[in-house]
Amino acid sequence: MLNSYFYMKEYKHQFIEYALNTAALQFGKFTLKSGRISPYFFNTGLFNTGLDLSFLGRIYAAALIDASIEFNVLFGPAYKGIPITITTAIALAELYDRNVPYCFNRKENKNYGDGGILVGSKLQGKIMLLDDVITSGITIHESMDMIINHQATPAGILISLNRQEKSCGDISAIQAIELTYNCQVMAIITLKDIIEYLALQRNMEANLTAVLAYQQQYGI
Ligand SMILES: O=P(O)(O)OC[C@H]1O[C@H](OP(=O)(O)OP(=O)(O)O)[C@H](O)[C@@H]1O
Ligand SMILES: O=C(O)c1cc(=O)[nH]c(=O)[nH]1
Repeated sequence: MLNSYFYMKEYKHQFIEYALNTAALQFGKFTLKSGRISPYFFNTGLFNTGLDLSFLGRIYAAALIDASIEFNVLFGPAYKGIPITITTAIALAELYDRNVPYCFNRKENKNYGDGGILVGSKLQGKIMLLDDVITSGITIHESMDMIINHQATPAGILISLNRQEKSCGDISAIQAIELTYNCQVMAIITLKDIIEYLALQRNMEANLTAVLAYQQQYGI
């Protein structure tokens, strides 16, 4: 356990600490979209200042560079995927000299001016989808429909947290997406990373116990 903590990629460790400081990662009792009661919750909406967003962009950009997956366009599903995508595009340009186009969708169709559902670059080529979490997978399925309808190809998906929990039978929504679209879902951190982190903290034993019990019940 200790070793894996020290080998945990630097940005994962930073991300957990930053998320705890901004309360984007919280421990307590939370009702999820699935109806499950979870002892932890992750909300990138609380990365809500310029500095927070800049940090988020640097972390996503580092993870994308680390993954070495080829892509031409970043796509962020409305709404929380939008700031993630924009800040990542800025970080890729400023830190890695990669000027990558980005695109996002509106939740409702616009029927005047620059009407339609998409904003930003054209959805073409290999698309890297960025969002915060995947719960049922509905948002990803809708995004994949848009990508495929534009004759573009999904290159991969990067999210903040993989909760690593069962959704459809014994597999997670993320595993179902990987099987359906034959593309990798990457995450900055996973439930396993959070557990490893908690195990090394003082005064977090109760949270660790609750998270382990949840993992026992719903984990993959
Ligand atoms: O896998 P799913 O079941 O689709 O859940 C995950 C989605 O739910 C949240 O967005 P939400 O649709 O709540 O909208 P928001 O981004 O406007 O908060 C989240 O930001 C993901 O996009
Ligand atoms: O499953 C959810 O509803 C959910 C879990 C989580 O950690 N964060 C979030 O925004 N939604």
